[in-house]
Amino acid sequence: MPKHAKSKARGHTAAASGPASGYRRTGVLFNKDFGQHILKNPLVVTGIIDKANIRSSDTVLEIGPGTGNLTIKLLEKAGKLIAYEVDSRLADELVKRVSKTMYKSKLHLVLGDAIKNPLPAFDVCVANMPYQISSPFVFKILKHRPLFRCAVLMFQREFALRLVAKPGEEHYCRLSVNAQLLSNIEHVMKVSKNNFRPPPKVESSVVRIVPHRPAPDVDLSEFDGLLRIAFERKNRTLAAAFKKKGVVALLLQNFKQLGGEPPEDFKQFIVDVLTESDYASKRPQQLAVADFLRLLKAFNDAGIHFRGSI
Ligand SMILES: C[S@@+](CC[C@H](N)C(=O)[O-])C[C@H]1O[C@@H](n2cnc3c(N)ncnc32)[C@H](O)[C@@H]1O
Repeated sequence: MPKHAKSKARGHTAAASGPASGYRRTGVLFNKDFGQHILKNPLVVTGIIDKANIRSSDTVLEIGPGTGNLTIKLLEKAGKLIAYEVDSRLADELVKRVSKTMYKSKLHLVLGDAIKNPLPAFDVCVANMPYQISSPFVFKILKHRPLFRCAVLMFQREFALRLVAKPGEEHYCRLSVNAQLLSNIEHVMKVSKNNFRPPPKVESSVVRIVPHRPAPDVDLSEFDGLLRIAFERKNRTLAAAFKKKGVVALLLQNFKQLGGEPPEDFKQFIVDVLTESDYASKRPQQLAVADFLRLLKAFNDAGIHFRGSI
């Protein structure tokens, strides 16, 4: 059994081991602060694994193996499994469980936080996610290089619906656009609360994420800066959103910092870019990823850049 990778040499921070709270199973108290909701339905486990199409040569990344219900099945399929677990008590349980199987040499368990620590190269990622790290984790893997083949992840239902939402749909938002800029995302299945122990307060869903290849050639922080302004209020037209005092001031400051000589009526200059590109009277929910890319290019061509926050 590979040792827990605790070493500072690999840049890993110390993992938390308590305080324990909540729900007891096999001597371990589940800690709600770490989003510990164990997947107890084997049919859901099989559904997730099938969707990941794991090959015997694959390196699989799992976040939060917990007591190992998914892990054991992943080990059967993968060439190698790298699992990050933040709670040393669950890591110990997992080591005990896996050491009784023929797959123990395939497991590389990292005791540490999946957000704070660097990730290895991997082909496929599978996880019943701790929901509190959903957003940072999705963007961490989508920006990770080399690109992976696919990720099959369980999220809170609301978050999953926002990831997959298309223009005009209720859940379409900044998260949808940022995630779909970088990947294709498909809703795989709904999973109700009673499939977990202890049951979470919210419903869950599994999604499958396939990164776009090649990755789009765009400054992600500028793209997100534009979306922050556009989506600040969903029902407002883009002209109204970009005419706000704080927005005009920020864009003017960026313009000057980049050495531009600003036109006298800078607010009108911004509105002109929106009007000329035909987006002034549109609302953010109507625009697809390609529209936002086009709008960003129109702004950038006019010397307007999105840096800093309003
Ligand atoms: C929803 S449980 C999933 C447990 C197990 N995979 C299952 O499906 O039964 C989430 C797991 O993630 C772990 N966890 C929470 N935050 C984490 C983090 N930042 N990095 C790594 N693991 C984390 C928890 O300790 C827990 O084991």
